[in-house]
Amino acid sequence: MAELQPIEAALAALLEDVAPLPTEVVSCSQAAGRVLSEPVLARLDVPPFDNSAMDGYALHHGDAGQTLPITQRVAAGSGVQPLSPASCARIFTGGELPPGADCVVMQERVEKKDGLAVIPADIPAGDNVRRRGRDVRAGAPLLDAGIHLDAAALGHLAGQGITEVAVRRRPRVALLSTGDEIVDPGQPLAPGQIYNSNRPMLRQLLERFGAEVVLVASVPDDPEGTRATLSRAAQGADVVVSTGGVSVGEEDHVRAALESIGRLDLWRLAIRPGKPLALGRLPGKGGRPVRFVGLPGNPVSCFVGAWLFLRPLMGALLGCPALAELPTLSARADFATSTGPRRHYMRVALEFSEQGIVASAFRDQNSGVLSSCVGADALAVIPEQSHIARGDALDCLWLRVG
Ligand SMILES: Nc1nc2c(c(=O)[nH]1)N[C@H]1C(S)=C(S)[C@@H](COP(=O)(O)OP(=O)(O)OC[C@H]3O[C@@H](n4cnc5c(N)ncnc54)[C@H](O)[C@@H]3O)O[C@H]1N2
Ligand code: MOO
Repeated sequence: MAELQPIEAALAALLEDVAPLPTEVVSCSQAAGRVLSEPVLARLDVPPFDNSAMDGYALHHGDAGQTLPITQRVAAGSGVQPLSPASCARIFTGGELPPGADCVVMQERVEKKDGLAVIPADIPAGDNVRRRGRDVRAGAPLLDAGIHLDAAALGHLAGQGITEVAVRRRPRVALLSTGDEIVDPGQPLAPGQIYNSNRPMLRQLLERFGAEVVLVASVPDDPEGTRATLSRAAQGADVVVSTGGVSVGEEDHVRAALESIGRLDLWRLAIRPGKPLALGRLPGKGGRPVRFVGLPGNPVSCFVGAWLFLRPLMGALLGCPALAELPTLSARADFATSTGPRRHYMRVALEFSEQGIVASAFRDQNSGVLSSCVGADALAVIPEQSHIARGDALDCLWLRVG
């Protein structure tokens, strides 16, 4: 029986020689959640002209403290004239500053008298003015390659009038379920059967990690059927993920199939849950090696395995460092626990309080108990051969994307 491998060795084996996928150009309206493959430079200054940050009056700061005629009205989007000397302009938020004006007084501070504006004294130059190029300078870097196009990034692109961007092609994933006892929701359950929890859970996680699930299939519990399904799945995919069938039982055919048609890189990890996880490669189209991740069947092992392995793999394929690394934070345990030779990834809820962050463990941490993942905020990492007392500091892998 193979020795239990450390997770670091497994990640190194999984990510060895993984290169980012090719680029494709997509419309910005379709680019949400995609990963930028090339840096974007700013085309325009933002804002493109000096403008008012307030509804009020624009003037030259040297005229502050005087009562001034109002010689023009500037709404956002309207044209401007040079400001007549010793006068002010009625101006609204976003309105272009007239040449000759260098500050804006908000209207609450201005009294109107006989159609003139009584301006308070000591208004510094630049007050309430949003300078041209304050946010972005034309030609400067706007967005770096490898970032996730989130809401703010999409807004930033639109602010430049940009309509298309170069992004990484989504990793194509084939998602296989093993187990003759596994039935899709919507079908009746025969005795001994259970519904397929792993498929929708992994599909959603993979999509959150930026992948496109191009095939879902069930693998028959026999050696020939397993080899045929794995082979077929590798043809149209960058990654094949399977669930179940990687342990030592007589019905566990995945590892043997992998060894016969592809290559087993590593099997059995010193982690809990997820011990029988298998990593390897399958021959894809034209013999191209396709990564294979064989997750154990227990739903919690799949959930944890997806965060620990599928997320970094998608991050590497997408050239996205923020996805490749799970954000870590430190929290105080509100429980006690001990580990043996396997590092334990406990599902915890986090409470952010004035005293710091507190991690509460879900009551039943068995790898078949999926309710321990519902609403989990983080995986608390309990090192192998350790004892954790209530109040000890824990490293927690935060289950959030972006
Ligand atoms: N003699 C040993 N038995 C087991 C060992 C061991 O070291 N020696 N390891 C145990 C551990 S730890 C795990 S984890 C499981 C994983 O085994 P498999 O990957 O072969 O998974 P299966 O046996 O196919 O399934 C395990 C469990 O999960 C249920 N399952 C499978 N697929 C789904 C699905 N899509 N949705 C919901 N539930 C699913 C399946 O019915 C089983 O109950 O092996 C232990 N055994
Ligand atoms: O390694 Mo298994 O995933 O604990 O049940």
